[in-house]
Formats: sequence, structure tokens, C-alpha cells
Amino acid sequence: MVEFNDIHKRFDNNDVLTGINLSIQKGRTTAILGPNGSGKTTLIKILLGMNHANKGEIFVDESNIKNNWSYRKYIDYLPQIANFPGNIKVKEIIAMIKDLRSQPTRDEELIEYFELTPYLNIKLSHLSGGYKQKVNLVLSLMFNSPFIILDEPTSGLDPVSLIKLKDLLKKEQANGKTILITSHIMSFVEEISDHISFILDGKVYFDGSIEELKSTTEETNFEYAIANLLKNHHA
Ligand SMILES: Nc1ncnc2c1ncn2[C@@H]1O[C@H](COP(=O)(O)OP(=O)(O)OP(=O)(O)O)[C@@H](O)[C@H]1O
Repeated sequence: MVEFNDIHKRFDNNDVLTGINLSIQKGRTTAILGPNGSGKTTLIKILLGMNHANKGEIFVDESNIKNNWSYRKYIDYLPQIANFPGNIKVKEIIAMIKDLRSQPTRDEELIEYFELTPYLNIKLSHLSGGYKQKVNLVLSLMFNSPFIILDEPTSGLDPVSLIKLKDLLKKEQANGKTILITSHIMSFVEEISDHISFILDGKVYFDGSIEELKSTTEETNFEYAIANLLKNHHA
């Protein structure tokens, strides 16, 4: 569904991505993992046209995205840090984002699901981090698009909300959606991902299933398997 071909990205003297080759398969949940600063968010932003690659090409459904951004209509995106003006109320930001796309939305269902009804008249600046994240999840997922990209969706969520998010994503998977996530919470990644792409030193260092990762690293525990990738790399 998405093919990254030899993607390079440099910020000033910082070579962040130095030849990323990666396939995101339709109907699968792919986790892009890697240490802090390895370029996960940068790669997502390049796919969305928010950053420009210095080299390389991206194909979505076999069509080069260069000068053809129509595929973005079919993506729900949760940014790692969503900054909206703090003096706007929850219900107002939801209405504003709804107005941007004239499409049917499922905001009411999601507001109820994340128990946000009592907070609709609260200003964003008055919300806790976890509630802000729940509002961001409603904003990102309300268009019910077939391709979901979530950059650190677990950020600030308490255990009950985390379980709710996992259940919601499992339902989306069952409905055939394609999901791309980044997260540093390995239990979350292990539970919902079909495929792991691990970025290190600007390249894809491991690409395969969780089972393949465990057998490659000879670790039965997923978190240790990821740590093993890093340890062996630096050995
Ligand atoms: N707009 C920018 N200008 C300059 N440098 C940038 C910019 N955006 C990202 N970077 C740098 O690119 C590198 C990769 O950043 P990125 O946010 O993609 O990493 P990440 O893997 O998502 O990290 P984390 O796990 O900490 O969220 C970092 O060194 C970061 O400082």
C-alpha cells in the first residue's frame, strides 16, 4: 500500500534518514520503532508531505505521491504533539476540525467511548495531558478513514484508557484498516502490531513479524528482543 524507496532526510548537518526502504502492507498494523531521535516522526511527516525528503520516492497504491496528494484524504493522523490554542473549548475544536473536511464523522461515538462528554465545555488549556490526548484521538479518528497513522498514541493515557485504545484499534483492524504506529510502550506495540520496522542509524535495521524478531534475537520476551537489537548493534 505504501512503499518508501531510498528515503534520505537531512536537517542542517544531521543525516537523520540515510536510505529507508520500507513497505506498509494494506490491512496490517505496522509499528515503526527506534530510539529517540531515530527519525520515526520525520518519516511519517515525509509520507504526509509535512517534511520533504532530500532523496527517494514514496508510492501509495503504486502511485508516486509527488505532486499528487489526494491520498491524504484517506488518512487519519494523530501527531506526536498536537498544539491547538488553549483558549478553545473541546466542543469548539471538534466542530472546527469537522468543518475542515465535509465528510461524515463519528465524533459523538468517540466522545462517548473516551468518556469526554463532561469535558466538552472545558478549554483545552484546562485539560490534563491524558484528556488532551483523548481529545486528539477523537479529532484524529472521527473521519473513519481506511489508513490510520498514530504517532505515540499512548502518550499520557492511564491504564484504563490504554486498554480502550487497544480495543478500539483491534476493532479497526478487524474492519480491515491499515494502521501505522510509533510507540515506546512495548507491551502496547506487541499486543496490536503484525509487523515491526526498526529504524537505526537512518536505515531500517529490522523488518519482520514479532515472531521473526524473537527468533532472530533468540529472545522470548518482545521488550528484550528490541533491546537485544540495540545491544548487538552497538557491540
Ligand atoms: N524541523 C526540524 N529541524 C531540525 N531538526 C529536526 C527537525 N525535525 C526533527 N529534527 C531532528 O531529526 C531527528 C529525528 O527526529 P524525529 O522526531 O523524527 O525522531 P523520533 O524517532 O520520532 O524520536 P522520538 O522517539 O524521540 O519521538 C532528531 O535529531 C531531531 O532533532
